[in-house]
Amino acid sequence: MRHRAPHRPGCLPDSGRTQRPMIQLRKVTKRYPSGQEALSGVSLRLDAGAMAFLTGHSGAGKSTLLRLIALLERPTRGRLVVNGHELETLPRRRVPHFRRQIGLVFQDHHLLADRSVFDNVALPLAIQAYRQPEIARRVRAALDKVGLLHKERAAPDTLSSGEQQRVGIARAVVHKPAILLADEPTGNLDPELSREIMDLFVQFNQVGTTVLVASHDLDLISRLGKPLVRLHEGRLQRETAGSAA
Ligand SMILES: Nc1ncnc2c1ncn2[C@@H]1O[C@H](COP(=O)(O)OP(=O)(O)OP(=O)(O)O)[C@@H](O)[C@H]1O
Repeated sequence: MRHRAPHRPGCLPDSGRTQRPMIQLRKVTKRYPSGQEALSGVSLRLDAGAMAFLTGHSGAGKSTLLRLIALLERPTRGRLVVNGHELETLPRRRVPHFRRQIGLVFQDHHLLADRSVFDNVALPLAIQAYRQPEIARRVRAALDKVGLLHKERAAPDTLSSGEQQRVGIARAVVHKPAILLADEPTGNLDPELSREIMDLFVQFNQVGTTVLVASHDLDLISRLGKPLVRLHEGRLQRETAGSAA
């Protein structure tokens, strides 16, 4: 029988693979220049190899929390440690290197309309000056994982919304990030496509990626049996360990 670590407040149950924290927030507060306090004293830990959903009403602070983890925003107060990096003291020159550990998926996939599917997925690698054969190998591997290898030459606007979201996911994982963050990735999709997209996140988690997905869709995420992090008006409400899927 496997012994679980005690479930400490603000600490999500680990996946059983490792106890190394991948994402840690300690009493994090984010107040925007407008005066809006989007997060208030949020403490949270997600272990390496774990997967959780972030849920809560519109305006609860889900996107803000993801943006802080990706260092797209800075906290007003509190401490964030992501994959061993203390974000407060991370030098500006180290930020691009830090961001390579993270894959980001949005509701709106922001694909470049004048580039092929292949080129869209290749973009993060081209920016990092990968060599062409390595780019081709990785892009095809990522497209294969999302079931779109046969569409590599297509223009994004010839694809369905579900396919476009898959291209967005392939682009987010092409550099093999340790952490995958997704902000309402199924917001525009019908229930069946939404299930397929969530299953993809589960598959990336199964091969070791730490995954945190913000979603309103409780019906969809409760079926997956992963822990839920609930935000209410910027405060962590409670975490629920999901039942086994
Ligand atoms: N750049 C910003 N400047 C000022 N206020 C902001 C900014 N971004 C978010 N907010 C405010 O912070 C609060 C939390 O917003 P956030 O986008 O994090 O919530 P959310 O849970 O992701 O909402 P939704 O589900 O609607 O996307 C909201 O009141 C929002 O209006």
